[in-house]
Amino acid sequence: MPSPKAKNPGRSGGSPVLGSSNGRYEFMSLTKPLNRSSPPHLLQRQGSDPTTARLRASESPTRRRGSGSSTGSASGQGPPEEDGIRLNPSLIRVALSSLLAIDLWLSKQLGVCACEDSSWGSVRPLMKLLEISGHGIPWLAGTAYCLYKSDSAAGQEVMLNLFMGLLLDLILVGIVKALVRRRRPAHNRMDMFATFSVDRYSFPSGHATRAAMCGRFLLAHLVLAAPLRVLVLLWVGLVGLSRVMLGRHNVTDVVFGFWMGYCQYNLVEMLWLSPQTLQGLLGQSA
Ligand SMILES: CC(C)=CCC/C(C)=C/COP(=O)(O)O
Repeated sequence: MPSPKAKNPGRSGGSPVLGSSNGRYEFMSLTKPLNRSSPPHLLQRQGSDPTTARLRASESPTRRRGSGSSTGSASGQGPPEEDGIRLNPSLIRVALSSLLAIDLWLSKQLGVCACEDSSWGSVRPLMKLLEISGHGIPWLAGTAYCLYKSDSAAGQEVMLNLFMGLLLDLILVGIVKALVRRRRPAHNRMDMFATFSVDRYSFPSGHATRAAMCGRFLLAHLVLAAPLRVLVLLWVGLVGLSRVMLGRHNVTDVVFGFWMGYCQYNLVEMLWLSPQTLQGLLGQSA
């Protein structure tokens, strides 16, 4: 018995769909056009299939007119290609809007410290403490202080690179926030201290990017005992969770923020300023 592939030579790729004609099943591609050598019964099936018919009905009149005939595939401009192009983006759109709906619903459920009279309002001060612990100002000020106080070249090098990483984080998060412009959740009370104008937007969470980047930085460059390493990881996670519990962010803002911060650390490593690089830079400017 011939294999289903052998029935329709010259085509590959795309998702296989079983089509039946005279009780026999064939493989058809949803994404590739049928070529001229397609068996006539397959071409006929495109017109009779209810899904295809529905999709074709939603075609714009211009495109319908442009195809020249109702069985456009016969002229080489087959609907299967159009269907493939139309179907996939709409599937992606449906998937994205479902994800967005779940995100909004989950974020609202988790925003239990959004104000004092929320269900977990009594935990709000603790969440705000976590917010301060991940804010840019204490991190920049603390790093600058350690850089100033450090009397070893190695310590200065590490602190200088952490400082550069923090600045890079502020710039990159600012750029993404300005491009995406996603509003903060409606239940958020905008009572954060020391913010930039882009901080009225929520995607991504600047606290999450900073926590992820600094967490990786501390684990890689400070010799820490195991319990302290666990504490660093716990702090990163709690900073992220507190953003959603305070109602500052949606879950996806924090998840993306963690990923972005993780990648930013790789960038810091790539752009690492060694004493030699610094000397070179200072020598050039002098
Ligand atoms: C003023 C400085 C130096 C930093 C601003 C830090 C800040 C308030 C970021 C916003 O974080 P979220 O996006 O997580 O709300």
